[in-house]
Amino acid sequence: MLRIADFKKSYNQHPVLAVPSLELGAGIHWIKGVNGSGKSTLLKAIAGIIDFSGDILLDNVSIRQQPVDYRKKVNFAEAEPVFPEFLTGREMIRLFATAKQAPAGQEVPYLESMQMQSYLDQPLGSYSSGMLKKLSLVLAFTGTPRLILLDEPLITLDTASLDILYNWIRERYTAQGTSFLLSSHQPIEQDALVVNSVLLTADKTVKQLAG
Ligand SMILES: Nc1ncnc2c1ncn2[C@@H]1O[C@H](COP(=O)(O)OP(=O)(O)OP(=O)(O)O)[C@@H](O)[C@H]1O
Repeated sequence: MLRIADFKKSYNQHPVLAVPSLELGAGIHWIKGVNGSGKSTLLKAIAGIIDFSGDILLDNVSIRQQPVDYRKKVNFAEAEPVFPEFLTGREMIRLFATAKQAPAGQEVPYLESMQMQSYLDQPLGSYSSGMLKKLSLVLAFTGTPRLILLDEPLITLDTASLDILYNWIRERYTAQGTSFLLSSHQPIEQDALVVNSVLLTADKTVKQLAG
């Protein structure tokens, strides 16, 4: 599903991450690593929103050779999402649904399960961090991506919302075969999600772990 080759990323000539080779099959994958180990950097590179050297392929589509086709296959939710404050949640969802050519009404079950309807028409500047996080997750599930990247999906979510998110992930993977790459400091419930793990180590390289 995902193949990374000769990946290197530096900020201001300072190397922060190197991934000589990594292959992940279809599934739910969890990136582990301490603060600063490069989790967000790796996810942003896979999302196609930061530059890097090397190549990343999704279902054999290369971000270098076919950048538009590649980006259609991947959705990304940032760790701490920032949206235009003057738009409402509903407008933001409409924007994403159009851009991602989402099936009509796709967002409804997501909004209902997280009980978001009551504030959907309020401007995003009035949202709490948890409300913004839920919106960013709904947006990440919009359309029909092959891979959904969720950077720190657990932060700012309450326990009930966390269980709902686990259900979304499980259902999407089972029903549509959508793969997931999640990053977290907290252990993800092994019972709730069958996950494979990738560890970003202190020497700025990666190791694949079982379970
Ligand atoms: N825009 C940037 N400019 C310069 N350095 C950066 C930038 N973004 C990240 N870094 C550096 O790259 C390294 C990896 O950061 P990254 O945010 O990817 O780690 P992380 O594992 O996601 O961390 P955290 O768990 O704290 O979110 C860190 O040393 C960080 O200081």
